Amino acid sequence: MTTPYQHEPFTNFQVEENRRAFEEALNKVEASLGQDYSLVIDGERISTDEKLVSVNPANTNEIIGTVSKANQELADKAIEAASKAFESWRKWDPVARAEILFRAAAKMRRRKHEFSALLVKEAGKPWKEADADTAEAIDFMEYYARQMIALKDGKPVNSREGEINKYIYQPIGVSVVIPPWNFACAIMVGTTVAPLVTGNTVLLKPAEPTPVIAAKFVNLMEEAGLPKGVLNFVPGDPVEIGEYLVDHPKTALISFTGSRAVGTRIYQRAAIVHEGQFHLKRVIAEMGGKDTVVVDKDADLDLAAESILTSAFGFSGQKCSAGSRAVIHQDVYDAVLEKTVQLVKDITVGDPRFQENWMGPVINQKAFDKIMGYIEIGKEEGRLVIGGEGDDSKGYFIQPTIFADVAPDARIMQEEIFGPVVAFCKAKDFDEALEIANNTEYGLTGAVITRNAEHMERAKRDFHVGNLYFNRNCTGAIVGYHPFGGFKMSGTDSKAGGPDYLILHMQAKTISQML
Ligand SMILES: NC(=O)c1ccc[n+]([C@@H]2O[C@H](COP(=O)([O-])OP(=O)(O)OC[C@H]3O[C@@H](n4cnc5c(N)ncnc54)[C@H](O)[C@@H]3O)[C@@H](O)[C@H]2O)c1
Ligand SMILES: N[C@@H](CCC=O)C(=O)O
Repeated sequence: MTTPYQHEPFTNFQVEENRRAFEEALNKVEASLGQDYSLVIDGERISTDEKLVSVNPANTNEIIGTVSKANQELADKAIEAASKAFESWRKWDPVARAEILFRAAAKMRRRKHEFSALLVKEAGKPWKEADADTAEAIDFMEYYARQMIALKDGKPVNSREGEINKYIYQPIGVSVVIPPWNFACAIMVGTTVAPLVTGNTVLLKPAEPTPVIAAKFVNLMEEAGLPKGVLNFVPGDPVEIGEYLVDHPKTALISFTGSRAVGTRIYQRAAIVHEGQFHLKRVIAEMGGKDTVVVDKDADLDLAAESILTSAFGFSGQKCSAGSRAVIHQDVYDAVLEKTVQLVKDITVGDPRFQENWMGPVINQKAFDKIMGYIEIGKEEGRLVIGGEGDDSKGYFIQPTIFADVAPDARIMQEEIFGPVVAFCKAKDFDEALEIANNTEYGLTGAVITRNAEHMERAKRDFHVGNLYFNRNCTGAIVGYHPFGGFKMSGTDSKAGGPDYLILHMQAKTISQML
């Protein structure tokens, strides 16, 4: 009997004891930086000459670790290992598979600050964001373990005189997991344990900027009792290894989370049936967002400003859920803009190693250059109200930036910037605000700040996003409470952390037996 699922509580860093414990974890992580991590194939540690070098985005002189890169020969070896392991793993009692997740969750909980401290260093996450990332990873393990237990006997169907019918779920096969770097623990863990607990075997190809946290997780799963070959760790070049794994005829399921450009490419490639392939590949693709906070004329304006700030600048806007568009009723536009600017003035930007910094760096030079490029575009398309500066001399720091009076079809209103930049746009009424909110190719998250019950109902029906929030920010979905996934070009709406997610990793089988 398991206890009911509850999400992992966040750490209150105002409590001195917690603050001290986190400092200690940071010291411990810093003392172990620079280590080398191997590939893991069929339980064997394999070191190669070519390495991914993980760098602290807040201090580019600091190497977090080096991680061996797989080549295509090793990728083949990993696929073979996963295929072989599938034959026994698929027959495991689902409860025993779930127990491995419970054990892994308990182990991660005991080392929670260590994982979060590594996220501070490797992904540039401020303390609070890092703590939430690790908590979400624990949640995924706890939640999916319970979901598997609930699904282990399938779902009821009718039987009739002389015939017993059953409807059960079975695993699919070798799964390729390709996560992003921005929820380097949570999404990497969630997308890996879902195929595992459902009886599939996995090749995990981590994102290039954050391979060390993935290596630590693979070790943890082994400690929790995962048999050899069930989870294989194959970091490498995204095109050389990523596409090779996607194309491989033995790949049965691809779970991708990342940009629209890569997701659509994978979706297309996976549709091709290769020689020796006896199945259609299943693809889960969760992609980008261009998310909007809508502010109605009768809204609580302080709440509106806080919600815009949290949505736009939490983790430097590097969330698929980031509210990079604020669409505001004309009657309250100036007031909300002014209140938001006042709040932004208090944001501290700096090395997230130090608790006082609310916003850290962006992930790497490529991201820095892309975001600064959009800031230049923004200067043409709107009025720069605050921010606009960047400094990449030591790490990749960009000031929180607001552009006002931006047209609905402007590039900074349409394209995912994935940085601390928000565009303010005026709407003449609530209908127009919703129309503007919907006018992107994405449909991931959205928030509406309003006191108007009729407008709430209208937004529920007409605001075309996978995750809709009222009177709060549009980021921060919690496993088991806010199943997460988007419409339109934001992806396949898989709803991670929700009751329908695991089924996407299995095939349903109908069994009818005559008596
Ligand atoms: N919808 C969601 O749930 C969600 C969650 C987090 C991030 N995201 C999105 O992810 C993006 C940021 O993450 P990113 O920069 O890591 O995205 P990305 O698309 O550049 O990379 C994602 C993953 O794909 C791999 N990859 C890159 N090219 C590949 C290829 N040709 N074939 C196979 N694999 C390849 C990368 O190595 C990485 O592991 C943003 O667009 C963000 O909105 C979406
Ligand atoms: N699930 C996260 C976003 C993940 C994408 O980056 C949120 O709800 O903010």
